[in-house]
Amino acid sequence: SKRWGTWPSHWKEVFPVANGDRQSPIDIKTEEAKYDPALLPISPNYDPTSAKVILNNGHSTCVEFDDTENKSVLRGGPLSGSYRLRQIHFHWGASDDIGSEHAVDGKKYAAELHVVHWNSDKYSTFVEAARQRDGLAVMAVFLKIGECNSQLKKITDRLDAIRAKGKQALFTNFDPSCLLPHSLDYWTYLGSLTVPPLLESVIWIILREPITVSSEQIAKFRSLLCTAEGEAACCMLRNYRPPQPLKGREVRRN
Ligand SMILES: CN[C@H]1CN(c2cccc(OC)c2)S(=O)(=O)c2sc(S(N)(=O)=O)cc21
Ligand SMILES: [Zn+2]
Repeated sequence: SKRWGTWPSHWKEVFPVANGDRQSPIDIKTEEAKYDPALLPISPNYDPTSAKVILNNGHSTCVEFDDTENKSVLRGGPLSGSYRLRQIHFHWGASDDIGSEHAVDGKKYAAELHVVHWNSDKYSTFVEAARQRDGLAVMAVFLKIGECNSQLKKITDRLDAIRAKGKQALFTNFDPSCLLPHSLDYWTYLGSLTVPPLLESVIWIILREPITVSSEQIAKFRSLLCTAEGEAACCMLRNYRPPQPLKGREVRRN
């Protein structure tokens, strides 16, 4: 919808980095992904009391975590050191056949979960880390349509309380590991934020196994508004950026 800030195609005018050499998302060509025996298993360790609020920021629904200390961190995988959990959010489309940001051999999933972390070993704040080439680590999980997901229900059941842009509600005692698939096998590549300011500071860790959610649960995301209370209501029908040029980057897999 027009209200999602500006259209992705116009971002190049405002954010020149949108034309950069390590933009995200990408279409993952599975045959070209290179197996790397040096890649460790990823090791998420989240404390459920880190969860603080669930909010509608006008272009997605986010759960924000207390990142003032190393209570919830991601280690291993392609990462050196520990990356502190900052927030999770989702991307979806106007129908179930599209919605994910990354694609796999041209296939798009109905939605995509992003678990955002920052390198608290090397940098003292999130904003400083977000400007560094190894500052952020985002773990992506694909959502495919099937049975209702009882864990995702903890989030979709709260969306009525945050329908309008700017609304937030208390949301604690939540460990985002409950939204991860059985297998933590992954692809990894160097990329960027997929929303403005599109900073090229993200080590992407894309889980190869999707989780299953129901069509009704994704429909609840679409009923969120990208407008504030009192403004003409506009539904948040889609919020995914299309795949960007790989520009010679390598995608590795464990
Ligand atoms: C959910 N909207 C974003 C919120 N954040 C944000 C917003 C503005 C500036 C900024 O950097 C200084 C960070 S964020 O870093 O938590 C991320 S990461 C991310 S994605 N899709 O690339 O994984 C989207 C967002
Ligand atoms: Zn995202």
